[in-house]
Amino acid sequence: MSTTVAPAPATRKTPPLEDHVIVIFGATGDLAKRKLFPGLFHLFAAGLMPEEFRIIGSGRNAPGDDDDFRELVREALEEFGRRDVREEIWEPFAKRLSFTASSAGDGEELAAAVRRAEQAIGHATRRLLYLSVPPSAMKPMVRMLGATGLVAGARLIMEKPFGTDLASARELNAVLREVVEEDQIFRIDHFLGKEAAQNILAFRFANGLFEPAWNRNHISHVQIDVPETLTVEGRANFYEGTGAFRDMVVTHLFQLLGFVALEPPVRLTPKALHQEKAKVFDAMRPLRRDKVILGQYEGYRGEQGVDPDSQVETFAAIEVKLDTWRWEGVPFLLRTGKAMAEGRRSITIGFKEPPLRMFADDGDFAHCQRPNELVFELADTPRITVDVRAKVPGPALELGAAPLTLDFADAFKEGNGLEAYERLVLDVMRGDHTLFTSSQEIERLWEISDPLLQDPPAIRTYRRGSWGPDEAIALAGKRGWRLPEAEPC
Ligand SMILES: NC(=O)C1=CN([C@@H]2O[C@H](COP(=O)(O)OP(=O)(O)OC[C@H]3O[C@@H](n4cnc5c(N)ncnc54)[C@H](OP(=O)(O)O)[C@@H]3O)[C@@H](O)[C@H]2O)C=CC1
Ligand SMILES: O=C1O[C@H](COP(=O)(O)O)[C@@H](O)[C@H](O)[C@H]1O
Repeated sequence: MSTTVAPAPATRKTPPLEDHVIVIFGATGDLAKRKLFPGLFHLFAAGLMPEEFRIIGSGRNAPGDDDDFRELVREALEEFGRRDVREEIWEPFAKRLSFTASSAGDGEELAAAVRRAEQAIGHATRRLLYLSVPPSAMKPMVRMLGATGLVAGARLIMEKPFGTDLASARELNAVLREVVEEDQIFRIDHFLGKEAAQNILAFRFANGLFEPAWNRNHISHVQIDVPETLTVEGRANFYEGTGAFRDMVVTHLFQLLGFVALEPPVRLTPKALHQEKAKVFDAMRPLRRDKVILGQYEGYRGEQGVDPDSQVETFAAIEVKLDTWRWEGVPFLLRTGKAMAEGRRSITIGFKEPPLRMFADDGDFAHCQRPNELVFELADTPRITVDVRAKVPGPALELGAAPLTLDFADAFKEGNGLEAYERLVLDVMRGDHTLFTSSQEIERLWEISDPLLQDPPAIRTYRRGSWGPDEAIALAGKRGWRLPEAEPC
């Protein structure tokens, strides 16, 4: 039994954007290739870029001349993009692309290239500077942007993780304050740009149905689960300095937890949302070492660029508790890891059983006793499922599992629906901070994480292609993790 309903594509038009000169630092890196250039290309093809724009790639090492860089971008679009690279779209996009090398110690040539691009457009333009570089490079790069004047009137996107602990996050915030105003800074966490993440807010606050039940009286647990089949292939340099907890937990998983747990904001403005999210993080109890399982997949130490004695975790599962009236006693279970059995990103809201089990003796139903669950799938084509129990048609009063599914796949056909980076880069061009994170939130999350990171539990080995260490499976208790999915009844 299931029902699928696809909401109609959005038709609302947005106001025209200012013309832009965009600089991508880390333009030869993994993120730029996988997401940023394909995202910018999609925005262009969908008519969502400004009338006039230039994109300047930058990094310490040039891939060659501008044509070599364009070739690199084109290959990235062909490998990772979600639309065909048709000549009539590629040609005008490519002519707006160039590369100028820069480093923390030398940004003069880049500053000159930006000024030339602005002059070529010929009238007032907005600068967008995207720091897609490792955390260790952020502080010196920000200083360079200040020293060269590149930050003047610019909007600055800071990739995650923002620092690697509380002290470094505070230092980075302090350096930023020396060179830019707060409203110029966009601390990105791309999970908040995913359609399904925003749908948590829509579900909760645009319906009368869910919010009354959104509390400890009705919800028994929440799971935020992001297993990945990817290994750290090609990213060992970055990953050895971060690990799963800094890469995913302190960033994406905690931010999603913030959306699930926050109190209704007075309105949907950046300030109100950030305030409510910050209150959730304030209410987080210190993490218990016995409720944190860290793992490393077999063979990680043999990956190119990985220390043969590496103690870096590629897996983390933790239980978080919140000291609030709404959530007292409700465990939030978070899990993520590389080289796991499946690649999924899901948030499961597990509801309590009805007080009276009238149907409890139904033998056929006994193997699928999972209570109601509301599941947000944060896939590229998002899906929301409400698992209910219903009567199976027939002469007897037999129960079966009935998933009610909202499938957004159609909205993601060319032109409709934006992937996270597309949406967030567009928001930056509009100057909208709603889906970005604040310095207060980030510092608090490091404050919660620091004791654990300074004295982590032992790392357990897990098999590639598995669901992580056994201890992590046990962490979810008798109800278990929703993934791998229970057999339908
Ligand atoms: N890859 C992904 O899936 C995601 C990545 N991110 C974030 O994006 C950022 C970049 O990640 P990713 O692209 O994977 O990393 P990569 O290691 O693939 O690329 C990093 C880029 O930054 C440049 N770089 C490296 N070190 C320095 C330095 N010291 N100073 C200046 N530039 C430097 C490199 O170019 P050069 O050496 O020429 O300077 C390279 O182009 C990270 O903060 C990461 O957390 C966020 C979400 C997803
Ligand atoms: O930030 C990161 O996210 C990706 C996962 O993002 P997704 O949108 O593909 O789900 C993760 O693979 C990477 O390690 C991390 O840096």
